[in-house]
Amino acid sequence: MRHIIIGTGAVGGVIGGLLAGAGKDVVLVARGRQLEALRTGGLEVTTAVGTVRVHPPTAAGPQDVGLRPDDVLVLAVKSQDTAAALTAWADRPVDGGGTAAERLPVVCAQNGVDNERAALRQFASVIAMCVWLPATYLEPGRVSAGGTPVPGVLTIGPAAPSSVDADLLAAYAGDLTAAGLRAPVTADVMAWKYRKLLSNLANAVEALCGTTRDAAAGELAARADAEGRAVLQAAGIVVLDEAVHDAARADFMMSRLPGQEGTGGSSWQSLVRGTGSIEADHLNGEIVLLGRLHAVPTPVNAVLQRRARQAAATRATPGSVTADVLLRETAG
Ligand SMILES: NC(=O)C1=CN([C@@H]2O[C@H](COP(=O)(O)OP(=O)(O)OC[C@H]3O[C@@H](n4cnc5c(N)ncnc54)[C@H](OP(=O)(O)O)[C@@H]3O)[C@@H](O)[C@H]2O)C=CC1
Ligand SMILES: CC(C)(CO)C(=O)C(=O)O
Repeated sequence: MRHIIIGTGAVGGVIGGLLAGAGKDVVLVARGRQLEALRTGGLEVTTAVGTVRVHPPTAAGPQDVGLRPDDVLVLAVKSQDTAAALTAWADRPVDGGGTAAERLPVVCAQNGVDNERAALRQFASVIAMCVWLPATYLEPGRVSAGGTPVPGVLTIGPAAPSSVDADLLAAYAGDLTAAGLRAPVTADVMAWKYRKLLSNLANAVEALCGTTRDAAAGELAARADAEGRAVLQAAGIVVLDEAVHDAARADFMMSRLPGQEGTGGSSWQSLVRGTGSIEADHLNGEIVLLGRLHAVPTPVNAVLQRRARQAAATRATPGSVTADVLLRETAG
Protein backbone atom coordinates (compact mmCIF):
# COMPACT_ATOMS: atom_id res chain seq x y z
CA MET A 1 0.00 0.00 0.00
CA ARG A 2 1.27 3.48 -0.87
CA HIS A 3 -0.06 6.50 1.04
CA ILE A 4 -0.45 9.63 -1.12
CA ILE A 5 -0.88 12.48 1.35
CA ILE A 6 -2.81 15.25 -0.41
CA GLY A 7 -2.15 18.33 1.74
CA THR A 8 0.99 17.94 3.82
CA GLY A 9 0.14 20.45 6.54
CA ALA A 10 -0.34 19.72 10.25
CA VAL A 11 -2.45 16.54 10.08
CA GLY A 12 -1.13 15.29 6.72
CA GLY A 13 2.43 15.98 7.84
CA VAL A 14 2.09 14.08 11.09
CA ILE A 15 0.30 11.09 9.55
CA GLY A 16 2.56 10.96 6.46
CA GLY A 17 5.74 11.59 8.45
CA LEU A 18 5.00 8.89 11.03
CA LEU A 19 4.08 6.40 8.28
CA ALA A 20 7.32 7.18 6.43
CA GLY A 21 9.25 6.89 9.70
CA ALA A 22 7.77 3.40 10.12
CA GLY A 23 9.09 2.41 6.69
CA LYS A 24 5.78 2.71 4.83
CA ASP A 25 5.60 3.88 1.24
CA VAL A 26 4.50 7.54 1.26
CA VAL A 27 4.26 10.43 -1.21
CA LEU A 28 3.86 13.93 0.26
CA VAL A 29 1.80 16.30 -1.89
CA ALA A 30 2.31 19.94 -0.93
CA ARG A 31 2.61 23.41 -2.35
CA GLY A 32 4.43 26.72 -1.85
CA ARG A 33 7.07 27.07 0.85
CA GLN A 34 6.09 23.74 2.38
CA LEU A 35 6.90 21.91 -0.86
CA GLU A 36 10.26 23.71 -1.17
CA ALA A 37 11.18 22.83 2.42
CA LEU A 38 10.15 19.17 2.00
CA ARG A 39 12.25 18.93 -1.16
CA THR A 40 15.35 20.47 0.38
CA GLY A 41 15.35 19.17 3.97
CA GLY A 42 12.60 16.56 4.27
CA LEU A 43 9.92 16.58 6.96
CA GLU A 44 10.52 16.71 10.72
CA VAL A 45 7.77 15.33 12.97
CA THR A 46 7.89 15.81 16.73
CA THR A 47 5.60 13.92 19.11
CA ALA A 48 5.75 13.07 22.80
CA VAL A 49 7.64 9.94 21.73
CA GLY A 50 10.45 11.86 19.99
CA THR A 51 11.43 13.46 16.69
CA VAL A 52 11.85 11.82 13.29
CA ARG A 53 13.11 13.36 10.05
CA VAL A 54 11.98 11.66 6.87
CA HIS A 55 12.60 12.22 3.17
CA PRO A 56 9.74 10.60 1.23
CA PRO A 57 9.11 11.49 -2.41
CA THR A 58 7.21 14.75 -2.88
CA ALA A 59 4.75 16.01 -5.49
CA ALA A 60 3.19 19.35 -6.41
CA GLY A 61 0.08 17.59 -7.68
CA PRO A 62 -1.21 14.56 -9.60
CA GLN A 63 0.91 15.43 -12.65
CA ASP A 64 4.00 14.37 -10.61
CA VAL A 65 2.68 10.94 -9.54
CA GLY A 66 2.25 7.78 -11.60
CA LEU A 67 -0.74 6.26 -9.83
CA ARG A 68 -0.64 2.55 -8.89
CA PRO A 69 -3.49 0.17 -7.98
CA ASP A 70 -2.17 -0.07 -4.39
CA ASP A 71 -2.39 3.71 -3.79
CA VAL A 72 -4.57 5.23 -1.08
CA LEU A 73 -5.35 8.95 -1.50
CA VAL A 74 -5.33 10.60 1.92
CA LEU A 75 -7.16 13.91 1.82
CA ALA A 76 -5.70 16.16 4.54
CA VAL A 77 -6.57 19.60 3.17
CA LYS A 78 -8.96 21.94 4.98
CA SER A 79 -12.60 21.36 3.94
CA GLN A 80 -12.71 24.55 1.85
CA ASP A 81 -9.96 23.03 -0.35
CA THR A 82 -11.58 19.60 -0.74
CA ALA A 83 -13.52 20.15 -3.97
CA ALA A 84 -10.46 21.44 -5.86
CA ALA A 85 -8.26 18.60 -4.59
CA LEU A 86 -10.79 15.89 -5.48
CA THR A 87 -11.31 17.28 -8.96
CA ALA A 88 -7.55 17.44 -9.59
CA TRP A 89 -7.05 13.75 -8.75
CA ALA A 90 -10.33 12.04 -9.79
CA ASP A 91 -9.72 11.48 -13.51
CA ARG A 92 -6.02 10.62 -13.35
CA PRO A 93 -5.18 7.27 -14.96
CA VAL A 94 -4.08 4.36 -12.79
CA ASP A 95 -1.52 1.77 -13.97
CA GLY A 96 -3.38 -1.17 -15.50
CA GLY A 97 -6.47 0.86 -16.50
CA GLY A 98 -9.25 2.97 -15.06
CA THR A 99 -9.17 6.29 -13.23
CA ALA A 100 -8.38 7.19 -9.64
CA ALA A 101 -12.08 7.83 -8.99
CA GLU A 102 -12.94 4.31 -10.15
CA ARG A 103 -10.05 2.38 -8.65
CA LEU A 104 -8.47 4.13 -5.65
CA PRO A 105 -9.83 4.66 -2.14
CA VAL A 106 -9.92 8.17 -0.67
CA VAL A 107 -9.45 8.69 3.08
CA CYS A 108 -10.98 11.91 4.47
CA ALA A 109 -8.53 12.72 7.30
CA GLN A 110 -10.47 15.88 8.07
CA ASN A 111 -12.90 17.53 10.43
CA GLY A 112 -16.47 18.26 9.38
CA VAL A 113 -18.94 15.89 7.75
CA ASP A 114 -19.25 17.12 4.19
CA ASN A 115 -15.88 16.01 2.79
CA GLU A 116 -17.10 12.42 2.60
CA ARG A 117 -20.19 13.49 0.63
CA ALA A 118 -17.99 15.48 -1.76
CA ALA A 119 -15.62 12.51 -2.19
CA LEU A 120 -18.45 10.00 -2.71
CA ARG A 121 -19.78 12.16 -5.55
CA GLN A 122 -16.66 11.27 -7.55
CA PHE A 123 -14.87 8.32 -5.89
CA ALA A 124 -16.40 4.86 -5.50
CA SER A 125 -14.50 3.99 -2.31
CA VAL A 126 -14.31 6.49 0.59
CA ILE A 127 -12.95 5.94 4.10
CA ALA A 128 -14.01 8.45 6.75
CA MET A 129 -11.58 9.24 9.56
CA CYS A 130 -12.46 10.85 12.89
CA VAL A 131 -9.23 12.71 13.64
CA TRP A 132 -8.27 13.14 17.27
CA LEU A 133 -4.79 14.44 16.65
CA PRO A 134 -3.68 17.79 18.10
CA ALA A 135 -1.36 18.64 15.24
CA THR A 136 0.59 21.85 14.65
CA TYR A 137 2.20 23.19 11.49
CA LEU A 138 5.24 24.82 13.09
CA GLU A 139 7.01 26.13 9.98
CA PRO A 140 7.76 24.79 6.49
CA GLY A 141 9.20 21.30 6.92
CA ARG A 142 8.27 20.96 10.61
CA VAL A 143 5.08 19.64 12.24
CA SER A 144 4.20 18.26 15.66
CA ALA A 145 1.47 16.42 17.54
CA GLY A 146 1.07 16.46 21.30
CA GLY A 147 -1.35 13.63 22.07
CA THR A 148 -0.48 11.08 24.75
CA PRO A 149 0.06 8.14 25.20
CA VAL A 150 -0.11 8.03 21.38
CA PRO A 151 0.11 11.11 19.12
CA GLY A 152 -3.42 10.55 17.84
CA VAL A 153 -6.51 8.35 17.74
CA LEU A 154 -7.79 8.00 14.16
CA THR A 155 -11.09 6.13 14.11
CA ILE A 156 -11.83 4.88 10.58
CA GLY A 157 -14.65 3.22 8.71
CA PRO A 158 -16.59 3.21 5.45
CA ALA A 159 -18.14 6.60 4.63
CA ALA A 160 -21.04 4.76 3.01
CA PRO A 161 -22.27 1.15 3.28
CA SER A 162 -20.22 -1.23 1.06
CA SER A 163 -18.00 1.57 -0.18
CA VAL A 164 -14.82 0.04 1.27
CA ASP A 165 -13.32 -3.43 1.12
CA ALA A 166 -12.88 -4.82 4.68
CA ASP A 167 -9.38 -6.19 3.96
CA LEU A 168 -8.27 -2.79 2.68
CA LEU A 169 -9.62 -1.11 5.82
CA ALA A 170 -7.79 -3.60 8.03
CA ALA A 171 -4.54 -3.14 6.08
CA TYR A 172 -4.84 0.64 6.28
CA ALA A 173 -5.49 0.49 10.05
CA GLY A 174 -2.46 -1.84 10.33
CA ASP A 175 -0.17 0.72 8.69
CA LEU A 176 -1.42 3.52 10.98
CA THR A 177 -0.89 1.29 14.01
CA ALA A 178 2.63 0.41 12.84
CA ALA A 179 3.27 4.17 12.67
CA GLY A 180 2.46 4.50 16.39
CA LEU A 181 -1.07 5.84 15.96
CA ARG A 182 -4.25 4.25 17.28
CA ALA A 183 -6.68 3.31 14.48
CA PRO A 184 -9.89 1.65 15.66
CA VAL A 185 -12.16 0.45 12.84
CA THR A 186 -15.90 1.02 13.20
CA ALA A 187 -18.99 0.65 11.03
CA ASP A 188 -20.52 3.89 12.40
CA VAL A 189 -17.64 6.27 11.81
CA MET A 190 -19.95 9.09 10.66
CA ALA A 191 -21.60 9.06 14.11
CA TRP A 192 -18.09 9.65 15.52
CA LYS A 193 -17.54 12.47 13.06
CA TYR A 194 -20.83 14.18 13.96
CA ARG A 195 -19.75 14.04 17.62
CA LYS A 196 -16.38 15.52 16.68
CA LEU A 197 -18.18 18.23 14.69
CA LEU A 198 -19.83 19.36 17.95
CA SER A 199 -16.37 19.78 19.56
CA ASN A 200 -15.09 21.64 16.51
CA LEU A 201 -17.83 24.30 16.78
CA ALA A 202 -15.45 25.87 19.34
CA ASN A 203 -12.64 26.14 16.74
CA ALA A 204 -14.06 29.49 15.62
CA VAL A 205 -14.32 30.71 19.24
CA GLU A 206 -10.64 29.90 19.81
CA ALA A 207 -9.60 31.53 16.52
CA LEU A 208 -11.68 34.69 17.05
CA CYS A 209 -11.19 35.19 20.80
CA GLY A 210 -7.75 33.60 21.12
CA THR A 211 -9.00 31.18 23.77
CA THR A 212 -11.94 29.04 24.85
CA ARG A 213 -10.86 29.12 28.46
CA ASP A 214 -12.30 32.36 29.90
CA ALA A 215 -15.90 32.44 31.15
CA ALA A 216 -17.43 34.34 28.21
CA ALA A 217 -15.60 32.26 25.56
CA GLY A 218 -16.63 29.11 27.44
CA GLU A 219 -20.25 30.27 27.40
CA LEU A 220 -20.06 30.99 23.67
CA ALA A 221 -18.62 27.52 22.98
CA ALA A 222 -21.26 25.87 25.21
CA ARG A 223 -24.07 27.70 23.39
CA ALA A 224 -22.66 26.70 19.99
CA ASP A 225 -22.55 23.09 21.19
CA ALA A 226 -26.14 23.22 22.52
CA GLU A 227 -27.37 24.60 19.20
CA GLY A 228 -25.46 21.86 17.38
CA ARG A 229 -27.00 19.11 19.50
CA ALA A 230 -30.53 20.51 18.99
CA VAL A 231 -30.02 20.71 15.23
CA LEU A 232 -28.60 17.19 14.86
CA GLN A 233 -31.46 15.81 16.92
CA ALA A 234 -34.04 17.65 14.80
CA ALA A 235 -32.33 16.32 11.66
CA GLY A 236 -32.49 12.76 13.03
CA ILE A 237 -28.72 12.35 12.70
CA VAL A 238 -27.11 9.65 14.82
CA VAL A 239 -24.37 11.08 17.03
CA LEU A 240 -21.94 8.90 18.96
CA ASP A 241 -23.23 8.07 22.42
CA GLU A 242 -21.52 10.26 25.07
CA ALA A 243 -20.52 7.27 27.23
CA VAL A 244 -18.82 5.60 24.24
CA HIS A 245 -17.14 8.91 23.37
CA ASP A 246 -15.87 9.41 26.93
CA ALA A 247 -14.65 5.80 27.19
CA ALA A 248 -12.76 6.07 23.89
CA ARG A 249 -11.12 9.29 25.10
CA ALA A 250 -10.49 8.06 28.66
CA ASP A 251 -6.73 7.45 28.47
CA PHE A 252 -6.04 9.78 25.55
CA MET A 253 -4.96 13.34 26.28
CA MET A 254 -5.23 15.94 23.49
CA SER A 255 -2.34 17.90 24.98
CA ARG A 256 0.15 20.31 23.38
CA LEU A 257 3.87 19.57 23.57
CA PRO A 258 6.08 21.45 26.08
CA GLY A 259 6.90 24.87 24.64
CA GLN A 260 3.77 24.82 22.43
CA GLU A 261 1.20 25.42 25.18
CA GLY A 262 0.26 28.80 23.66
CA THR A 263 -0.66 27.33 20.28
CA GLY A 264 -4.19 26.48 19.18
CA GLY A 265 -6.20 24.20 16.94
CA SER A 266 -6.55 24.09 13.18
CA SER A 267 -8.69 27.24 12.71
CA TRP A 268 -6.49 29.22 15.12
CA GLN A 269 -3.50 28.13 13.00
CA SER A 270 -5.24 29.31 9.80
CA LEU A 271 -5.44 32.84 11.26
CA VAL A 272 -1.88 32.76 12.61
CA ARG A 273 -0.61 31.77 9.15
CA GLY A 274 -2.84 34.33 7.41
CA THR A 275 -3.96 31.78 4.81
CA GLY A 276 -6.98 33.96 3.93
CA SER A 277 -9.52 31.20 4.47
CA ILE A 278 -10.91 29.26 7.42
CA GLU A 279 -12.99 26.10 7.83
CA ALA A 280 -15.95 27.65 9.70
CA ASP A 281 -18.33 27.41 6.70
CA HIS A 282 -17.97 23.61 6.97
CA LEU A 283 -18.10 23.38 10.79
CA ASN A 284 -20.41 26.06 12.26
CA GLY A 285 -21.84 26.44 8.73
CA GLU A 286 -22.95 22.79 8.69
CA ILE A 287 -25.04 23.46 11.81
CA VAL A 288 -26.46 26.65 10.28
CA LEU A 289 -27.37 24.74 7.10
CA LEU A 290 -29.06 21.89 8.99
CA GLY A 291 -30.77 24.45 11.24
CA ARG A 292 -32.31 26.12 8.20
CA LEU A 293 -33.39 22.77 6.73
CA HIS A 294 -35.03 21.68 9.99
CA ALA A 295 -36.31 25.03 11.30
CA VAL A 296 -34.02 25.23 14.34
CA PRO A 297 -32.55 28.68 15.11
CA THR A 298 -28.74 28.82 15.16
CA PRO A 299 -27.79 32.43 16.02
CA VAL A 300 -24.54 31.55 17.79
CA ASN A 301 -23.12 29.37 15.02
CA ALA A 302 -24.23 31.91 12.41
CA VAL A 303 -22.29 34.70 14.17
CA LEU A 304 -19.23 32.47 14.59
CA GLN A 305 -19.35 31.42 10.92
CA ARG A 306 -19.68 35.01 9.63
CA ARG A 307 -17.09 36.47 12.00
CA ALA A 308 -14.56 33.69 11.30
CA ARG A 309 -14.91 34.15 7.55
CA GLN A 310 -14.42 37.92 7.92
CA ALA A 311 -11.42 37.45 10.24
CA ALA A 312 -9.72 35.16 7.71
CA ALA A 313 -10.45 37.47 4.77
CA THR A 314 -9.02 40.50 6.62
CA ARG A 315 -5.99 38.53 7.89
CA ALA A 316 -7.00 39.19 11.52
CA THR A 317 -4.94 37.37 14.15
CA PRO A 318 -6.45 35.20 16.94
CA GLY A 319 -7.94 37.31 19.75
CA SER A 320 -9.19 40.08 17.45
CA VAL A 321 -12.61 40.17 19.13
CA THR A 322 -13.87 39.48 22.65
CA ALA A 323 -16.37 36.76 23.46
CA ASP A 324 -18.58 39.40 25.18
CA VAL A 325 -18.94 41.26 21.89
CA LEU A 326 -19.83 38.03 20.07
CA LEU A 327 -22.34 37.05 22.74
CA ARG A 328 -24.05 40.45 22.37
CA GLU A 329 -24.18 39.96 18.57
CA THR A 330 -25.92 36.62 18.95
CA ALA A 331 -28.74 38.39 20.78
CA GLY A 332 -29.53 40.16 17.52
N1 LIG B 1 -4.53 20.63 13.09
C1 LIG B 1 -5.20 19.82 13.90
O1 LIG B 1 -4.86 19.68 15.07
C2 LIG B 1 -6.38 19.06 13.42
C3 LIG B 1 -6.92 19.25 12.16
N2 LIG B 1 -7.97 18.48 11.76
C4 LIG B 1 -8.56 18.64 10.44
O2 LIG B 1 -7.62 18.13 9.48
C5 LIG B 1 -7.78 18.83 8.23
C6 LIG B 1 -6.44 19.45 7.86
O3 LIG B 1 -6.13 20.42 8.85
P1 LIG B 1 -4.64 20.93 9.11
O4 LIG B 1 -3.69 19.85 8.89
O5 LIG B 1 -4.68 21.61 10.41
O6 LIG B 1 -4.53 22.01 7.94
P2 LIG B 1 -3.20 22.66 7.33
O7 LIG B 1 -3.62 23.96 6.75
O8 LIG B 1 -2.10 22.64 8.33
O9 LIG B 1 -2.80 21.63 6.19
C7 LIG B 1 -3.46 21.55 4.96
C8 LIG B 1 -2.39 21.64 3.89
O10 LIG B 1 -2.95 21.33 2.63
C9 LIG B 1 -2.36 22.19 1.68
N3 LIG B 1 -3.21 22.14 0.49
C10 LIG B 1 -4.43 22.66 0.28
N4 LIG B 1 -4.90 22.33 -0.94
C11 LIG B 1 -3.93 21.58 -1.52
C12 LIG B 1 -3.82 20.93 -2.76
N5 LIG B 1 -4.80 20.99 -3.67
N6 LIG B 1 -2.69 20.23 -3.03
C13 LIG B 1 -1.69 20.18 -2.13
N7 LIG B 1 -1.73 20.75 -0.92
C14 LIG B 1 -2.85 21.45 -0.62
C15 LIG B 1 -2.32 23.50 2.39
O11 LIG B 1 -1.46 24.40 1.74
P3 LIG B 1 -1.62 26.01 2.00
O12 LIG B 1 -1.07 26.25 3.38
O13 LIG B 1 -0.81 26.57 0.90
O14 LIG B 1 -3.09 26.32 1.92
C16 LIG B 1 -1.79 23.04 3.76
O15 LIG B 1 -0.38 22.92 3.75
C17 LIG B 1 -8.87 19.88 8.48
O16 LIG B 1 -10.11 19.35 8.12
C18 LIG B 1 -8.83 20.06 10.00
O17 LIG B 1 -10.05 20.51 10.55
C19 LIG B 1 -8.50 17.50 12.56
C20 LIG B 1 -8.02 17.31 13.81
C21 LIG B 1 -6.94 18.08 14.35
C1 LIG C 1 -9.73 19.01 18.59
C2 LIG C 1 -8.77 19.87 17.84
C3 LIG C 1 -8.84 21.23 18.40
C4 LIG C 1 -7.39 19.33 18.03
O1 LIG C 1 -6.43 20.24 17.81
C5 LIG C 1 -9.13 19.88 16.40
O2 LIG C 1 -9.86 19.04 15.94
C6 LIG C 1 -8.67 20.95 15.51
O3 LIG C 1 -7.62 21.54 15.77
O4 LIG C 1 -9.37 21.19 14.52
